[in-house]
Amino acid sequence: MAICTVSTSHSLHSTCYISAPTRTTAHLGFHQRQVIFYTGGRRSARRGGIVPSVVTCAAGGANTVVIGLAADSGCGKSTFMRRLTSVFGGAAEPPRGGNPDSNTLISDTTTVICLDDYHSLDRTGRKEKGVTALDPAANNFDLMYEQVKALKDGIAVEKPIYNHVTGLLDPPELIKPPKILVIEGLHPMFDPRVRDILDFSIYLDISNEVKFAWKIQRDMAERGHSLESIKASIEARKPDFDAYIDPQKQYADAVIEVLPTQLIPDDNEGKVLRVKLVMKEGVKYFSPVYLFDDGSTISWIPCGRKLTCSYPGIKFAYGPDTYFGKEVSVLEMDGQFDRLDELIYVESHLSNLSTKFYGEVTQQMLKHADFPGSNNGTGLFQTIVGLKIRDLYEQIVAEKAATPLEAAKA
Ligand SMILES: Nc1ncnc2c1ncn2[C@@H]1O[C@H](COP(=O)(O)OP(=O)(O)OP(=O)(O)O)[C@@H](O)[C@H]1O
Ligand SMILES: O=C(CO)[C@H](O)[C@H](O)COP(=O)(O)O
Repeated sequence: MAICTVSTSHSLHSTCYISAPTRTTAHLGFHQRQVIFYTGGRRSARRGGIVPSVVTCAAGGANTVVIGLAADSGCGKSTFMRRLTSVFGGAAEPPRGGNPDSNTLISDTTTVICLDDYHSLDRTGRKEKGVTALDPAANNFDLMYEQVKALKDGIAVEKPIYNHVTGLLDPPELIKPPKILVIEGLHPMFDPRVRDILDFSIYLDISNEVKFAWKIQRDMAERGHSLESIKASIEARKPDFDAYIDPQKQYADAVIEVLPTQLIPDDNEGKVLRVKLVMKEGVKYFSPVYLFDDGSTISWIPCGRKLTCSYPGIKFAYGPDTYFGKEVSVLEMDGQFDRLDELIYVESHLSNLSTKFYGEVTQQMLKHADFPGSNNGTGLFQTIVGLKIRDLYEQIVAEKAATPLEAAKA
């Protein structure tokens, strides 16, 4: 018989006030029960109070694999998410019939939630208190922990929504436990309680020069911001970025570092990128990718008969290193591809990719050739990390399936 515990908290929004007795219901599957409890908060209470919610929980302990993706705003999290969900197949969409400004994306296998939804202060509140969204004081980590833990344990939650259009905290949305939960945003590895329940974590480390170029391109073209206001916003966020966001990279199992190229002396255009994939050794269910020979130090210029390269060319590097005192393997690509179909040549020299067939990396990259970064190491390494996450998920599922069998044998 399943035992479900619904934790309650008394945060400002989406608070569970009362937990009612449990009851089993016929329409639920074997080993599932339904718990009726009541949520309400500042907003719903103002509108007349307590809102009943239904939470379904599954028996047998942890079901959901939880992945954390940390990065500053405008650093490619959404693009990465699109590549990741594509590896699992099916389209990722906002919850059907829900808030049109929801930040959540749901596909058959994955649910991606944006941690901006745990802002405890809305835009006006932050302005009044003089804090940025990066400041822990503007975020509700207790609720984040409770809800991510509940989802990992197979319990649905009523997650708040931060509305980026209005800058307000909207009424919550129901999130059911998926097979894979991705928590993406500013602080997935900030709170030790949340960090400890992640099955795998990734940090997108975009150097200041590149971040600036991307933000200008997007915020000027798509959001109508002026160059001055973009510069001012980056400067205003920098101290909090350095204090609260950047330090999380030491906890990541994989870091994708994006730097200016070294192939063009004193490059200031920022179009050609040097990208490093830093992969921690000894992480359960994750074995790093390598180039030619596991553990050797390699420098490789693939341009020539099999790979078309225009100026400034392409250079790969691979080798062991240390990162925040931990042993890592680092794969690096500087430059960009001229012809994406020729990527198969590079793919055939990489090992431990966790592909299901020869050429799967190239196929994924060609499928999303229009995504930003598809001609360089950002797209390549995001795709590789996506495949490694699929592999990690499959290993966890296989291990769980084998466990009762092993226990019965003993
Ligand atoms: N690999 C890349 N190469 C070039 N430009 C990129 C790359 N990734 C992202 N960008 C640029 O950065 C912008 C932001 O990307 P994206 O929306 O994926 O970031 P985000 O971290 O989800 O942003 P936010 O948190 O602000 O929603 C894109 O519009 C694009 O211009
Ligand atoms: O750093 C951010 C994460 O995306 C945003 O700036 C933060 O969520 C605040 O959002 P907005 O600018 O819409 O008020």
